[in-house]
Amino acid sequence: MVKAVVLGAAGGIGQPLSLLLKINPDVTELSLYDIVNAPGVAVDLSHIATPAKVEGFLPPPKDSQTTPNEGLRKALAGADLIVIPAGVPRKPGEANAVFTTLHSDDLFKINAGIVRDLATAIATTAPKAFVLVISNPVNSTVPIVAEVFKNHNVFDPKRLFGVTTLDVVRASTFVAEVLGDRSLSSSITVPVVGGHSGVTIVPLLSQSSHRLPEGLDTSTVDSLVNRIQSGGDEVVKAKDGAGSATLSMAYAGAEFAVKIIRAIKGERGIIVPSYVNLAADQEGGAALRKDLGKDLDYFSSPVELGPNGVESIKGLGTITPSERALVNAALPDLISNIDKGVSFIQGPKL
Ligand SMILES: NC(=O)c1ccc[n+]([C@@H]2O[C@H](COP(=O)([O-])OP(=O)(O)OC[C@H]3O[C@@H](n4cnc5c(N)ncnc54)[C@H](O)[C@@H]3O)[C@@H](O)[C@H]2O)c1
Ligand SMILES: O=C(O)C[C@H](O)C(=O)O
Repeated sequence: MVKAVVLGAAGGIGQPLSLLLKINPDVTELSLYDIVNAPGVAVDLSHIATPAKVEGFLPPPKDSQTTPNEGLRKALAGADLIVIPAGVPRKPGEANAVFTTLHSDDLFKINAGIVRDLATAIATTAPKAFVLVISNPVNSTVPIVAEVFKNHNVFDPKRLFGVTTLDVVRASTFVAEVLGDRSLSSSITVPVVGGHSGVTIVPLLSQSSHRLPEGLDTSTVDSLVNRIQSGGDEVVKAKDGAGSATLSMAYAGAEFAVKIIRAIKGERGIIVPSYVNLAADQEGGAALRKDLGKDLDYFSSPVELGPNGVESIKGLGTITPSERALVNAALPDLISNIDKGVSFIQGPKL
């Protein structure tokens, strides 16, 4: 019995992600919440002949006197797994770094506010659920959720995940293209570490399950790294004003959610990159901090999942000097993104 909840379920990611969760036989209940259209999406999905009971919820009408958000509370009640793709996507012309240093503060504040409010409702209604954050900027929205949970004394770092799976999926696809064999793409695994925007995305190509050809020239490797780091830009440009990645993100979000569901159901040995709070595994987190030479609280690295969430943080393993340079280049942005998320809730550091 698994109850999954999608917050932002009527959106570009939310709808196909909800579809993929609906067709997962392990999901027995699927609750969809959005500020628009969620009941319609739910009725549509409910006709699919799979076990999950689907319901859709809205907030109370704006002019209503009901202050508590009953729709959100009902959606969240009894949740095992909550996926959050609620928020505004970026537009062309806003560089990939929009979600980092150059990001228009307005867009940051909108998404940060949405995520803060949803996290507050989760803290009071479903504090034990696994929370998977898709809303950008992930490097900051995950710390925002954590700080809200800390304020409510319900923070369990083992249960909070920033979804960086799209970077991992892109790495598999693009490596298969370089290898000239697309049929390999679903079996190729490449750990992608750091964070989820621009230079904070660090693919560890030396640890790819399928080795790149010996002697591949540096410029091909550099372009591959660059393409993985700017995969989001490629989609935003191609969509030309109609938003950012939705279908590939729904695929990636469902892939990650399914791994969490398998772990909840007791499967062992699932290792997957995710952006987590390093307190999720004191020992692994301390070792990773030491390796990074920085005292940061969040980093995406392969983590082993278990029924209680993060079982262990695996760290970077052996990496090449050029990968070390990429990791080092990621750290300043990552640290400032984390600070930005924390300060959004706790106020600026004195
Ligand atoms: N982590 C990743 O790899 C990744 C990949 C792609 C997109 N994203 C991010 O995901 C987010 C959503 O992207 P999208 O393309 O689906 O956008 P979208 O605009 O198509 O959908 C967002 C949905 O969120 C809903 N929403 C807004 N405020 C809400 C609230 N307070 N409560 C519930 N729902 C609310 C909207 O009504 C809309 O249906 C963006 O922040 C985008 O940058 C992340
Ligand atoms: O890049 C974006 O704005 C969306 C998303 O984070 C992506 O990686 O496609």
